[in-house]
Amino acid sequence: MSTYIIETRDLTKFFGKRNIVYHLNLKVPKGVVYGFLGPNGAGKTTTIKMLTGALRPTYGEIRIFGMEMPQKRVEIMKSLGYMPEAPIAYEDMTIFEFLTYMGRLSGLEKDEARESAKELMRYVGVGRLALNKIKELSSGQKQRVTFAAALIGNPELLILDEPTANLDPLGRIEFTGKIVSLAKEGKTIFVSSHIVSEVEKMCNYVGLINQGRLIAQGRISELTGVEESEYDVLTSDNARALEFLREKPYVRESWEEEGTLRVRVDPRFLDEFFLQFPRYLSSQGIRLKLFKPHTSPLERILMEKFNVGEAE
Ligand SMILES: Nc1ncnc2c1ncn2[C@@H]1O[C@H](COP(=O)(O)OP(=O)(O)OP(=O)(O)O)[C@@H](O)[C@H]1O
Repeated sequence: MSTYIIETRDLTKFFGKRNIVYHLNLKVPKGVVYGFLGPNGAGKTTTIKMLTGALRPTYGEIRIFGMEMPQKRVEIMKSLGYMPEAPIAYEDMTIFEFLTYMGRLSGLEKDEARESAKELMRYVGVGRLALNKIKELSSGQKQRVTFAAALIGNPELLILDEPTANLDPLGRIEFTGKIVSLAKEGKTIFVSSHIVSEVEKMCNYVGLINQGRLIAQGRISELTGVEESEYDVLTSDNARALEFLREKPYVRESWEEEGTLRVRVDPRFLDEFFLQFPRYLSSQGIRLKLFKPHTSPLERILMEKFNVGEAE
């Protein structure tokens, strides 16, 4: 059980008689950005609390860096940064005091802790609020501070519970970029979310959870391997593009919807379509402005799998 950074076996949690997490077998390889994706109430936070030792499983095993959680919690936490969903408790501290204090708790010397607090405040974009009390911050600002706290000590593994929930759109884009660059440094990142587009942008691995059960898990590119057959297309001359599409026997349907062409292709002839359509456009001097599957591949998997889950 040690080829994975996080591995659980039959992880299960009951609250009273309610089964919240059921026989979860998570496998998180080193260096991936693992999106833990599921609807509200699926059991993501409960799972994360068990992974970080905040909650005891009813039964099942958890290994992080090959060590058992919660038995080896102190040792594991030295290399694990955790960003909880709930806001920070130390409401009367300033951001600077809070991050310095957290640095001290994680074993940094006083000067190191102060330096690291300053650096992290800049990194997460709250530098100018350094002397503001936590209780004076907006929920998005608090979330940035919690993210900074998770990064103290440069941990090898980050576990982030809905880290973008309170961020504005720009903050989300900025955050996604940070996750991607942290992954490039070789960190393993486990991040829960219920937003498919966000997971697609920052994760290369995914675990789908619904009603406490893991429905699918793996590298996103492998899970979504099947090619799509319905596309959104935008060109500089949609009318002529449509004329071409309507002549092709392998195009089952094509129509214009709010300025975008929708094309449904016979999946057996996708190669021809991919070859001939761009060739025709360029021969006619028509520019291709957009070409993408109509449904995002991960969304499609989610819909398929979750329907199966509900039918059981
Ligand atoms: N301490 C508790 N006692 C009883 N039930 C609980 C407790 N904590 C969570 N639950 C229930 O467990 C279920 C899963 O909750 P959890 O917070 O793990 O879901 P989640 O996937 O993180 O949802 P969200 O996306 O809304 O944060 C919910 O139905 C919730 O009501």
